[in-house]
Amino acid sequence: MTLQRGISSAPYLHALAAALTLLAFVAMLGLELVSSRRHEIERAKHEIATQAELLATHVGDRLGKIDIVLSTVARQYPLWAAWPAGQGDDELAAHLREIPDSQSLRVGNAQGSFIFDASGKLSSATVFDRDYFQRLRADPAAGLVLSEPIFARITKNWVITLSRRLASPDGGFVGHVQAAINASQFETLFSQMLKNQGDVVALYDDGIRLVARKPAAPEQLGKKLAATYFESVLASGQTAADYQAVSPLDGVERHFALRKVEGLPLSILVGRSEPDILQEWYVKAQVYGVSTLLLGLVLAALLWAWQRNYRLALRFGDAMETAYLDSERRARTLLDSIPDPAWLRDCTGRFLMVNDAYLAFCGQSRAAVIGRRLEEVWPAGHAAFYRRQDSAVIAANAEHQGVGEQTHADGRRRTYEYVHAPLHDAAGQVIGVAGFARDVTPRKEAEARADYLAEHDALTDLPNRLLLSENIAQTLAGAAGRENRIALLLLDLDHFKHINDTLGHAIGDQLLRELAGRLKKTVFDKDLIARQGGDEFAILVVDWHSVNALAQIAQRVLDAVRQPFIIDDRELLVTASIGISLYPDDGSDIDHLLRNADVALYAAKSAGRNAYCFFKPEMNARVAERVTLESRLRKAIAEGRLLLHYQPQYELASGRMVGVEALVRWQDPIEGLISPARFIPLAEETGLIKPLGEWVLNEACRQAVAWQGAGLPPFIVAVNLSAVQLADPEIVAIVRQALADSGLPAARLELEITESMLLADAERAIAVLEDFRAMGVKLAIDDFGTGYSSFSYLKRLPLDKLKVDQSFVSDLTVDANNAAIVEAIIAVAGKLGLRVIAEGAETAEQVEMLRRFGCDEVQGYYFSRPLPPAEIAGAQQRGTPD
Ligand SMILES: Nc1nc2c(ncn2[C@@H]2O[C@H](COP(=O)(O)O[C@H]3[C@@H](O)[C@H](n4cnc5c(=O)[nH]c(N)nc54)O[C@@H]3COP(=O)(O)O)[C@@H](O)[C@H]2O)c(=O)[nH]1
Repeated sequence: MTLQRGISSAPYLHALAAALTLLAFVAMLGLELVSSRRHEIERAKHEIATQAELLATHVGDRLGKIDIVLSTVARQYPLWAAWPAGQGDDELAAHLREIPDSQSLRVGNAQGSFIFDASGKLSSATVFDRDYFQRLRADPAAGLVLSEPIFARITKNWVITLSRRLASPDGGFVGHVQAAINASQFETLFSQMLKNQGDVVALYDDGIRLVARKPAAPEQLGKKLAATYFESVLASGQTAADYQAVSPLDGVERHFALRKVEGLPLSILVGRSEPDILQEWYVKAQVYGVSTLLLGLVLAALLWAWQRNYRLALRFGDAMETAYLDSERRARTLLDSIPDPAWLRDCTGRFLMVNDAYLAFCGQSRAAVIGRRLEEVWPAGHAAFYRRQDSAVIAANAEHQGVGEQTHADGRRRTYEYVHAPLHDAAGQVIGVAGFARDVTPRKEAEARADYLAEHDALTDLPNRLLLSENIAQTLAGAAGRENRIALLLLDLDHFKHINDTLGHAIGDQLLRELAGRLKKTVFDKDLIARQGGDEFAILVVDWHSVNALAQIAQRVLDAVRQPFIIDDRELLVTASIGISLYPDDGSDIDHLLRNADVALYAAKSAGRNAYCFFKPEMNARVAERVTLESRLRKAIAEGRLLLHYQPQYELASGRMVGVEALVRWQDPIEGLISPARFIPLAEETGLIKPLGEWVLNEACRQAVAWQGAGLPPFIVAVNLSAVQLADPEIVAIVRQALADSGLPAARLELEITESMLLADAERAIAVLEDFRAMGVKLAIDDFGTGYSSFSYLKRLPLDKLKVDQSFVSDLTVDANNAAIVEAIIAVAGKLGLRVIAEGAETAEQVEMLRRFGCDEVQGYYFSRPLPPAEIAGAQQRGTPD
C-alpha cells in the first residue's frame, strides 16, 4: 500500500521524462536541421560558385580561342589587300576550322558589308546598324566586342558575335572580323550545369545584357538587366561575387555566384533558389519532422500504453493488495474468531501469524510476537519445549497431536489439546508449522465432575448409591474372615414429602444439604455416608464391636436430626427413622444388607417414627403383610368398605355429650373390622390418605347433618386431619366444599391436628389454621403433650381446644408426673382461653381427677367406645354416668 502510494507520481515523472526526451530530440534535430540547412546552403553556394568559375573558365577558353583567331585575322588583315579574291575566304575557312564553336567567320568593310566569308558565300546583309559595329568603328581600342544576342539575318538563328576592329596601318577603321556563336551552344553548355529545375545559368556581357540563359529567356536576350547587385559588382571592378537576390527576370530569390570571364566582357551568373538548394534538406526536415512526429506518437503511445499498463498494474496491484488485505483480514477474522490459540511459525521458530487468543494465552502484544522467535516470546523452558515440538513435526513432515498443561498468561493452569501440522509452500517443501491449541480445561473439569457425580450426589455432595455399593463391596471383601463387622444404617426423614409439598423443593433441598452436613459430623470419618435418593441416606459403619454402640450411633443421628433447622428464616423440626442391618448376620452381600436395612426402616416408621430398628428376620413377614395391606386398602377405598364410628365427647361440668370424634374403620370381608392404627400410617405413606381423609370429612359432615335432621341436638363432629392432608394446598377448599355439600355449619366441625404437624412448618400451619378459623371451623390440637410446643408458640395459633394425649391420662392416677403434666396443661390452656379435652379416660378415678384439675371435656372408654352412627342418639341421651 505504502509502496504504491509512494510511486503514484511516477506516471507524471515518466511523461515529463518522455516529453523532455522528445523535446531534446526535437531540439537536436532542429539544431541539426539548422546546421544542415546552413551547410546545404553553403554547399550549394560553393557548388554554384564552382560551377560559375568552371563555366567562366570554359567560356573564356572557348571564346578566347575564337578571339585568338579574330586577333590573328585582324593582325594579318593589312596583308590581305594584296591577296586575290577568294583567298581571304579560304583563309577564313582555315581559321574557322580551328574554332568549331563558331558557326561563321566573316570580314566586313568599313560600311558594314561583308567582304570575306569562310563559307565562301558573301551575304548582302550589312551590320552597319549593329551596336557592336558602331562600337568597333568608333573605338580604335575597342578590342574584342561581343554583340548582344542577335537574330542572325543570314543563318536565321540567335547568335552572339565576337568582333575585332580591322584597322589600316595608320589605325583607320577599315572593317571588322566577326565570328558568330550559336547562342544555343551556351544553353546546351549551361543545361549540363543545371541541377535543379529552378537553377539558372546565364551569361551577361559587361553591359549587363543577357547573352545566354538556361532556362531560356529569348524575350530577354540582348536586353539589359535592371539595376541589380550585379551591376554594382561590375561597377566596383570585382571579378567574383556571391550574393542572394531576387531575380528581376522571374522574381525568384536565389543564391547567385557571379564570375567574370577572364579577359572577356562577359560574366557567368549561376543562380540556385533556396527551395532547390534545400530540396534534400526539406526531405530530411520532413523525415526529421515525420520521425519526430512518429517518435512523439510512438513515445506518446508507449507512454499511454505504459501509463495504461501502469494504471492497470496499479489497479491490479490495488486489487491484489485489497484481495490480499481482504484475504488476510478474512484469515485474521477467521483466526481471531477461534476462541483458542492458533499460530503459524516458520522453520526457525519465528512467528508468522497468531490470533487474539494466542496473544491472550502468552500475554504479549501482537507487535511483540509477530516476526519474533520463540525465545523472544516465551521463557527459555517453554520456548525449548515448543521448538522441540516444531522440530519433530518438521522432521517427520507429519501432523502431531497431544495434550499438555500450560499456565495461561492470566495465571490459571489450563489443559490444552494441541495439533501441530507442517506448513508447506507451493512446491510442497515444509516452511513452518501451523499450530492450534484448544483449551479443554472446562471439558476435563466437566469430565472429572461427571466422574465425580457418577459416584456422588449433586445435591449433598455425598457419595451416591453407586459409590456406596462399591464401598460396601470393597469393605465386605476386606471384612471377610475378619472379626470386625459392618453395619448399614438406612435413614429416612419422617414426613419429608410434607415439607416438599408445603414449602417447596428449594427448602426441601436445603434441608437435605444441611442434614448431610449434620450426618457427617455425627459419625466417624471412616464411616461412609451416602445419599440413596430422595430423603433416604445410608451410613456404612465399620469396625463396630457391639450392638449397643450401633444403637448409640443411631440415637445420636436421630438426635442430630431432631435439632431445629433454620432455613430461609424458618424453623423446621423434622425427625427421622433408621433401619439397621448387620454383616454378616443380616446379609452377606450388598443387596441383602440394603433390603434388610430397608425392612428395619419400615419397622421403625411403623413403630411411630423418630426411632431406629435393628433388622429381625420376622420383619420380612410384616413387610410382606404391609404390601398386601396396601393393595387391599386401595381396593377397600374403591369398593366403599370404609365406615365411620363416632366416639362421644362429654362435658364434665354438665355431663352432656357435646361432640363426637369420627374414627374410620375398615370393614374387611375376611378380617372383619380393621383398626385405623394399622392402615392409617400405610395410607399416609402411600398417599392414600388424601382420598381416604376427604371421604371421612364428607361423610362426617353428612352424618352430622343427618343426626340433626333426625332431631338430635346440635353437637360438634371432630375429624382427624393427617399431616399429609394438612400439607395439601387444597385442604382449605376441600373443607369448605365438604361444609357446603353437607350444609353443616362450620362451627359444628372441629378439625384435630397433631402437634408435630404444626411444628414441622409453623408459618404455613398458622396460615392454614387462620383460613379454617376465618371459615368458622373449630380447631383442636390432638395428642397434646407429646410434642414440643412452647406456650409462646401456642399463643400464635388460632386454636379452640387442646386434647391431652391418652398416654398421660392412662397413668394419671398412678403416675404423679403424668398427673402434674395434665394439670399443667389444663392450667395453661385455661390461661390461653382454650378448652381442654382428655382422651383415653377409662376409669372413674381418672375422670374424677380430670374433673378436679378443671378439665372441660372427657373422651374415653369409661363413657363410650367409638360407636356406629345409629348408636350416637342413645349415647347422647344417656350423657355421663354421673
Ligand atoms: N387421620 C385419621 N386418623 C384416624 C382416623 N380414624 C382414626 N384415626 C387414628 O387412628 C388411630 C387409632 O384410632 P382408633 O383405633 O380409632 O383409636 C381411637 C380410639 O378408639 C382410642 N380410644 C379412645 N378412648 C380410649 C380409651 O379409653 N382407651 C384406649 N385404649 N383407647 C381409646 O383412641 C383413638 C383416638 O385417638 P385420637 O385420634 O388421638 O383421638 C388414632 O390415632 C386415630 O387418631 C381418621 O379418620 N383419620
